[in-house]
Amino acid sequence: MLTIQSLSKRYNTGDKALTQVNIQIPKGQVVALIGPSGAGKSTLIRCVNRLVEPTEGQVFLGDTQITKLNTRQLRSARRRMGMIFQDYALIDRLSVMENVLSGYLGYTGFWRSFLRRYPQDVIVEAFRLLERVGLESFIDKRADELSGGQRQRVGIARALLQNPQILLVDEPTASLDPKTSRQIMRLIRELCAERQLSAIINIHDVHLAQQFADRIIGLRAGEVVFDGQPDALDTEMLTLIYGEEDWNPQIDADEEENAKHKAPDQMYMDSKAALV
Ligand SMILES: Nc1ncnc2c1ncn2[C@@H]1O[C@H](COP(=O)(O)OP(=O)(O)OP(=O)(O)O)[C@@H](O)[C@H]1O
Repeated sequence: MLTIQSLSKRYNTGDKALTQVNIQIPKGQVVALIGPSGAGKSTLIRCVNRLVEPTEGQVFLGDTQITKLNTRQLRSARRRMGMIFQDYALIDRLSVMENVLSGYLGYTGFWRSFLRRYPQDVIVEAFRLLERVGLESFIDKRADELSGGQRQRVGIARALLQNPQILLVDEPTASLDPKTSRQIMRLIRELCAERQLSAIINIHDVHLAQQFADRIIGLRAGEVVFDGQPDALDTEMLTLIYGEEDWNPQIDADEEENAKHKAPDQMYMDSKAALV
C-alpha cells in the first residue's frame, strides 16, 4: 500500500507544483494520473521515490516512511519502486538482456556491478521476463536497434527485475503510436494483475487512462480535483480538470479522428443534423 499524506512541493524558482495531495493506493491497484500540462503529474510521481524532494508531507510504502529515509536507506527503498520512463532510459550500446539486467545493479556491490556479473537465478529471471514481454527473440539485439514499443517493453522488464511493490510510470506512451500505446498499457495492466503490483501512471491520453486504469486521479494546478472510477469521468469532470479551453480542443480532435473512420453518407447525415 502506498500512502501520500499532505504532500506539497514548491520548487526553488517559487513554482508551487503540488498542494496538500492525499492519496492511498492499495496493493494491485492501477491508477492513472491525468491533468493538463504543468498540473504536477511528473512532480507527484517523482516525489514518491524522492527524485524530487517534497517540501511538505509524507510518503509511506507499506510501513516505510520514504520521506524520512537517509540516502543509503532511500537507495534500498527505491528498489521496491520500479520506474518506467517516457524516453525508456535504456543504454543504447548495450544489448536488450544487459539493459534488463541493469535493473538488478542496485542490489549488487560495486565490483560486481562494475564487472557486470550477475547470479544465474537473476539471468534466468531476466529471460523469463523478456519472454513475458514478448522479446525472447531480441535478447542479443542492441537497444538502439529496437522500435519504440520494443524499447518500452525492455524498460518494463528492467523495472520488474527489481521485483518492486509499485510501478511509477511517467508517460509510457508519449512517443508511441495509438496501437502500440494500447499494447503497452495492456501489458502494464496485465503484469500488475499477475503480480499484485500497484502502479501510478502519468498519462496524457484520457481514453487510454479510462480503458486501462482501475482508478483515475485528476490534477489541476497541483491539486487533486477528481479521484474516482474511470466511468465517473464525464464531460463535466473533464472540464473541471482541464478547463473549458483545454478540454474542448481534445473533444474536437476526437471528433476529427472519429470522422476519419465514418462512411461518407454518415458524415453527410451528421452534417445535416447539425444544421437543424
Ligand atoms: N525542475 C523544476 N524547477 C522549477 N519548476 C518546475 C520544475 N519542474 C517542474 N516545475 C514546475 O512545476 C509545475 C508542475 O510541473 P510538472 O512537470 O510536474 O507538470 P506535469 O503535469 O507533469 O506537466 P506535463 O504534462 O507538461 O509534463 C509546473 O509549473 C512546472 O513549471
